[in-house]
Amino acid sequence: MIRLDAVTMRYDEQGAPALDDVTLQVERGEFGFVVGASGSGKSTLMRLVIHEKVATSGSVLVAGQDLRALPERKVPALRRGIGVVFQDFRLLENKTVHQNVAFVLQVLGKRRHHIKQMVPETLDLVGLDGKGDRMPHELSGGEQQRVAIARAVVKKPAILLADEPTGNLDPETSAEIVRLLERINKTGTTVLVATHDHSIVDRLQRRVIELENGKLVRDEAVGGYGARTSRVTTTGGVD
Ligand SMILES: Nc1ncnc2c1ncn2[C@@H]1O[C@H](COP(=O)(O)OP(=O)(O)OP(=O)(O)O)[C@@H](O)[C@H]1O
Repeated sequence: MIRLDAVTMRYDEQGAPALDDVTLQVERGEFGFVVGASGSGKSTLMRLVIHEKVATSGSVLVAGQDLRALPERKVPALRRGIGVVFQDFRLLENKTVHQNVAFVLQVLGKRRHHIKQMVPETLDLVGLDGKGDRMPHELSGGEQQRVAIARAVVKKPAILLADEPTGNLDPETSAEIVRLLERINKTGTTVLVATHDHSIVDRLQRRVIELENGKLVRDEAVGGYGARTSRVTTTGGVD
């Protein structure tokens, strides 16, 4: 689903690379954490996958498409297939919960009856049933993140990328958000979560991809936040 081959990314020619010769692949339907200290390259990895940045060298394949060779006209279709969630929610403050989620489908030109069906269904999925008429400021942080997740998944993307989705939330709310991401993963969506949050990574015991100064230093099929002594590299088939 996502494959990086010897990917190096430099924001400027002189500086150290933000990603340094990274090779990894994430299969369709997988759930993985991307961990590492601040500045280790987690967000850069996500930016390459949504084609917001282009790798300096190496190749990035998403859903079988080599992003180096992706024509500009195909970028919107690539992004339609990827939902993104950030730490700071990024909701439209002057729109209701329902309108925030509906807006995504309106921009994609979906028909009214489709929007009318999908928005309540998605709000239900994220646990916001009955809160469609609230404004973002009338919601807790956890609820606002649920709206952001609803907005990311309402278009039924094959991939969901979450960059520090629990960074602004207390531990209990963080655990609920991660449970929601797991539920979305169970519907078949490939989920990658960049995080500093040790407790969620330790509790879930899922795949852990660890970056250090842009280098891939650990890729374990099952693991906690802290590095093990043996660093296992998982490899699998290509999608
Ligand atoms: N737009 C940019 N221009 C120049 N350098 C950048 C830019 N964005 C990131 N970098 C650098 O690239 C490296 C990796 O940054 P990145 O944001 O990917 O790390 P991160 O692991 O996501 O960090 P954090 O956990 O703090 O979000 C850092 O050294 C950072 O300073």
